[in-house]
Amino acid sequence: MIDEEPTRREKLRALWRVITYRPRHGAVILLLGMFAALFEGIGVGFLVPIIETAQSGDAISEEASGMVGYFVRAYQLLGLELDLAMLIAGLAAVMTVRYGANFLLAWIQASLGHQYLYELRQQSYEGLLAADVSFVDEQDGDEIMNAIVTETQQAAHVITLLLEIVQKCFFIVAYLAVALILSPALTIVSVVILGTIAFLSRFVLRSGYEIGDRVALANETIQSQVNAGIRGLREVKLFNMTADLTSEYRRAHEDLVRTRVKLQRNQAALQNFNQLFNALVVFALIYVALQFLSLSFTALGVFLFAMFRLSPLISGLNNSLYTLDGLLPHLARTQQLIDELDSHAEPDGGEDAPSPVTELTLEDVTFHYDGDDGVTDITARVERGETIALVGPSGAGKSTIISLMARLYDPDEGEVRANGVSLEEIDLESWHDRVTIVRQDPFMFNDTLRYNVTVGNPNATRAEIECACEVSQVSAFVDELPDGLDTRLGDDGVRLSGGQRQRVAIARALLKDADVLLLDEATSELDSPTEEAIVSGIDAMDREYATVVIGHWLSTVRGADRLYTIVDGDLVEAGTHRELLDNDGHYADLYASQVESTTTP
Ligand SMILES: Nc1ncnc2c1ncn2[C@@H]1O[C@H](COP(=O)(O)OP(=O)(O)OP(=O)(O)O)[C@@H](O)[C@H]1O
Repeated sequence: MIDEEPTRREKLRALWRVITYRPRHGAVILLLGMFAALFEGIGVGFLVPIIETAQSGDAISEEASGMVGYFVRAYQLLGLELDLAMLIAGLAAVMTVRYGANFLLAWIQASLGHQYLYELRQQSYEGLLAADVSFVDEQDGDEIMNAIVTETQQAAHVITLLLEIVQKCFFIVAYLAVALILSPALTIVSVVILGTIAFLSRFVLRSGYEIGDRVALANETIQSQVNAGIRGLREVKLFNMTADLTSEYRRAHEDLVRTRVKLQRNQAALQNFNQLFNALVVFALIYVALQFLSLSFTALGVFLFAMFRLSPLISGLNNSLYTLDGLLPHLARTQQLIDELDSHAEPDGGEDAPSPVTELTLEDVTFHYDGDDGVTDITARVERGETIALVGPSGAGKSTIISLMARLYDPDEGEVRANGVSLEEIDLESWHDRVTIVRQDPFMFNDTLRYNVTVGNPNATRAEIECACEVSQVSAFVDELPDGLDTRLGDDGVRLSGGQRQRVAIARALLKDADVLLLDEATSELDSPTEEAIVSGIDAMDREYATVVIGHWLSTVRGADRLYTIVDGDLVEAGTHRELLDNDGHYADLYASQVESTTTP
């Protein structure tokens, strides 16, 4: 999804979005930056009348011209005496304003940078949760995780860096203005030489963008290896994958280290060699000024001071531009991710779901995943109080049908209807309130058992929780847990067995106030007595569900009101257990093979 290298246009668009983020804050920062630079320039300019007054011991003539002339006129305008004490007081006042502005600037800048990071993370995370499931399924999870957690952090640096660049430009202008007033000819010569050095040095180094891109990819690999280490720890150990994973992890890290060092080495080279060349240029300028120009020592001293301050600013600007280049892939990737997720947002709005749902139908429904797998032309129905079962070989499309009923996907053709209303006309959240699902491998949140059971109904009463735990047979093991319902289950319920996780998922589903109960191999890891206890517990509840069951073992679904046999995405037969056996088709074959396998010693 976010593999392709962003085009120049995308990069510029990404930058534009940063520039237009909180324009009012941006404007305040720019104004403060200009203010700080202006006062810095005035502060440096102050050195000229101060040194001259200190040297001569006399008051400055009112006829003075050039830099000193500006101060004479400014002091006259303010009605102030132009002596050494007042000049130093003036310098102190200017510096107070300059550093005060700088402090405010740093404060607002930090807050803007952090808010931008928060906003990027929020947008991408909300986009992920709002995106349609089929789109997210097709993506690389590690890539999404890396984009949200790591890439956003790098991307958010762009905003602070841009502000730094603008401020550096203001300061460069301020110093150049001082230098220009002191000696226009020397300034032009220095700008041409310093600018050329800065420009040329950019070409000597490998593109910061390219390096930044490699950092992003290395980060992604590291995240993916860590994820495999945590989530797949058992497989990693049992399949002796430790060495492979470690070496892949090491390789990605080495790449990261190498690339980061290269990036910082290039930055340091830019900074230091620029400064060295700039210093050499300034020495040459001293020679030229002394030999060929009639500059006073004071003017020359202040000019050189301005040049020495200017030089690190130019190399810093160069460095910042190089770093910006390296951060652009992160920004562009993050914005691509946000856009992609936004463009695949689930539909919003629609009418409220009927309540209660008395009938759910699939009418000639066809749905295909990105490849060609899926289901074709399925027509089925389930009414309130009924149980239907979907049977068929592995990979036939049974779970896909359940996902279509839950509206995790929308059909490519045909309709899924609740009480005759197409699900596409119903508000999605409102539909999800009416449906409850237990999947074969349910996800457990890294929280307490109570949290996991009540996620669909956080306000459930104690009696309701106890009832759901009783029916789902959670109560059979809850007392063995160290803190009962308040035991933390660990990452993805690592403290529970497969069967216990399924029971928690059933309790969670039953606690929700829903009308349609979808059980996708919900009891596949339970022993028969536990499974039977759960089924009869659900039957005895005073809630009437329209129930859809997928059961691997046909013995668990033979009592259903209707069975639908799915083969290769097609509905091949429908009827009761008896009718399908009499039909002597796929179901009869499946049933016969299972009976045989359980009776063969
Ligand atoms: N998210 C997905 N993206 C792409 N293809 C998928 C996805 N989910 C399932 N498929 C494919 O669609 C087909 C139907 O899968 P489905 O899970 O619906 O079958 P099933 O009958 O429930 O199988 P099982 O009994 O093994 O759970 C399979 O070929 C599967 O590989």
